[in-house]
Amino acid sequence: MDVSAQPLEVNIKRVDTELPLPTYATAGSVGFDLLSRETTEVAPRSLALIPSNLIVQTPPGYMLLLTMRSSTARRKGLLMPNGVGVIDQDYCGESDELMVSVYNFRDEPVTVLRGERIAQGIFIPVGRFSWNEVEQVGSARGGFGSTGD
Ligand SMILES: O=c1ccn([C@H]2C[C@H](O)[C@@H](COP(=O)(O)OP(=O)(O)OP(=O)(O)O)O2)c(=O)[nH]1
Repeated sequence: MDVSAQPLEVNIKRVDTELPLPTYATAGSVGFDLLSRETTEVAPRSLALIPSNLIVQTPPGYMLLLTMRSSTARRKGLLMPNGVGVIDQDYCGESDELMVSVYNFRDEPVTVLRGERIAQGIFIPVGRFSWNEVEQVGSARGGFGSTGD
């Protein structure tokens, strides 16, 4: 199944052109894989930034979201400490390389090799909104388990 018959073209710059452009792993993949530009050691119970080699000009009307590959926690012991990476539309200048923020939750150092795929990027349509401030709102719905287990 093709997720999109006609892909949108996106401007992209590789910091190191010896590494490949990102690819969608299967015809149905919604995320393109991000690899590490440099071999990076992440100390135990520590944070690190993994350079992805990519500067991406996200098209108007979209955002780029970064998230880990589902296999990365099991294989490498790495989580994304910010949950997901939100890449702003204007983060696309000369030094605005996409960075994958990682947390090593193991008690041993972890090495991410140059060229190793650890995360993925997903383009998501977004809107921009202006505020219309009001004094009255409707009755409360409740939340945080208000509907029961
Ligand atoms: O996982 C991430 C998250 C962010 N960024 C880049 C792109 C994003 O546009 C920029 C700023 O991110 P964010 O707004 O989440 O961070 P902040 O802590 O609010 O920093 P700033 O003050 O630079 O906005 O950092 C990444 O490369 N990877």
